[in-house]
Parts: sequence; structure tokens; C-alpha cells
Amino acid sequence: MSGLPVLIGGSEVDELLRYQDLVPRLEAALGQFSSRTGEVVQPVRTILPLEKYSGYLGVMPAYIPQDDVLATKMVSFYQRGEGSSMPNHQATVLLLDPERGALQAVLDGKAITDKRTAAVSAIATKLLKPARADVLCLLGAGDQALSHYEALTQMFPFKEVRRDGRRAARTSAVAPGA
Ligand SMILES: NC(=O)C1=CN([C@@H]2O[C@H](COP(=O)(O)OP(=O)(O)OC[C@H]3O[C@@H](n4cnc5c(N)ncnc54)[C@H](OP(=O)(O)O)[C@@H]3O)[C@@H](O)[C@H]2O)C=CC1
Ligand SMILES: O=C(O)C1=NCCCC1
Repeated sequence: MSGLPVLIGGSEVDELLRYQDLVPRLEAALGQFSSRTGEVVQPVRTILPLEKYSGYLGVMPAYIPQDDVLATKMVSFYQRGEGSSMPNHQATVLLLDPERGALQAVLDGKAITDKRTAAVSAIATKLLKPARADVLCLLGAGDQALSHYEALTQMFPFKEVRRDGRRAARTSAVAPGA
């Protein structure tokens, strides 16, 4: 390996990953994934159950030969009790040199997970939303609710946003009245 891998922390990833860049790139990647010509090599994610802790570890490798990009995400997710201060989801993305297999970068994967998931929903919404649908409803008020709120309101001019979720009453994860 030549040199140490680059480390990119959560706030830097969050700053760099903008929906206006992410959405078109993801749309292209989804098209590559769905093509019949094997443009994306992505086995079904491996899930390791952590029964003792009501959790899972997911490992999600993928390779895009055309772009010569090799990466894997590792994500842990847990069923936490109400009021728990332990995190529900944590993720790390490893970027490797596909020719040598050397590790090139380690990225905090939490913002990637939040924004990737919301961006895919936004793409699906773009393709499926009836023109007259102008009220956004968010179920839950956690991290995904916030990232979906951001992605969807950036892409569509909703007249109204409704939300539910136990946390909605207690925090301002999504701005009150938003
Ligand atoms: N497909 C994908 O790629 C991804 C899927 N996910 C999934 O999305 C979901 C949300 O994730 P995330 O936002 O990060 O999680 P959070 O823990 O941040 O938020 C979960 C939300 O659900 C609410 N909730 C949980 N249990 C109940 C209940 N019994 N009744 C009412 N509300 C409840 C919580 O309320 P409260 O705050 O009051 O506890 C909270 O508002 C999860 O199922 C997660 O696994 C997440 C990331 C990626
Ligand atoms: O794909 C992911 O990333 C996740 N999927 C299910 C739950 C946690 C994260």
C-alpha cells in the first residue's frame, strides 16, 4: 500500500455530500445496477445477527468496473429501547484500489447512509409522484425523517409537510410547523 488511507469524518462527509450532486449520481448508479450488462457487481448484503444485543452488522461490498470503483459499507443497527442514548445506526465506508486491493479511504458512513437512503426515496418520488400530490407526510421523527425532509423539500415544492413520531413532540429534528 502506498501511504496511509485518507480518513473523512462525519461532518466533512455531511458538508461534501450535497443532494444536488448525490441525486443525479445515484440515479445513474441505479441505472447501471439495473442494466442487464453487469455494470455493477453487488452481491446481496451479508447480515450478521448480534442476538445478544438485538442488533445486526451488515456488510455491503460493490464494484463498478466502468468507473473502477471498489467499496464496501459496514453498517451496524440495533433495536434500542425507548429513551436509550446508544446510537441505532453506525456505518463506515471503505474505498479500495481495485487493482491492488489496497485501502484508500475510510469514510464515516452515517451521513452517507442517511443521505443515500433519502436521495433514493427522492428519485422514486420523482418517478412515481402524481403531479397533484403536494403534501409531504413523514412517518417517524428520527434521522431518516430529517434526511428525507431535507432531500424531498429541496427537490419538490410541497405546500405542506406533516409529521408524526414520538420524538416529534419532544424535539425539533424537523423544524416545528415544517
Ligand atoms: N433502507 C435503508 O437503506 C435504511 C433503512 N433505515 C431504516 O429506517 C428506519 C428509520 O431509521 P432512523 O431514522 O435512522 O432511525 P431513528 O432511530 O433515528 O428514528 C426512528 C423513528 O421511529 C420512531 N419509532 C420507533 N419505534 C416506534 C414505535 N413503536 N412507535 C412510534 N414511533 C416509533 C422513533 O421515535 P422515538 O424517537 O420516539 O423513539 C423515531 O422517530 C429504521 O427502520 C432503519 O432501520 C435506516 C437507514 C438506511
Ligand atoms: O442499507 C443500509 O444502510 C441499512 N439498511 C437497513 C437498516 C440500516 C441501514
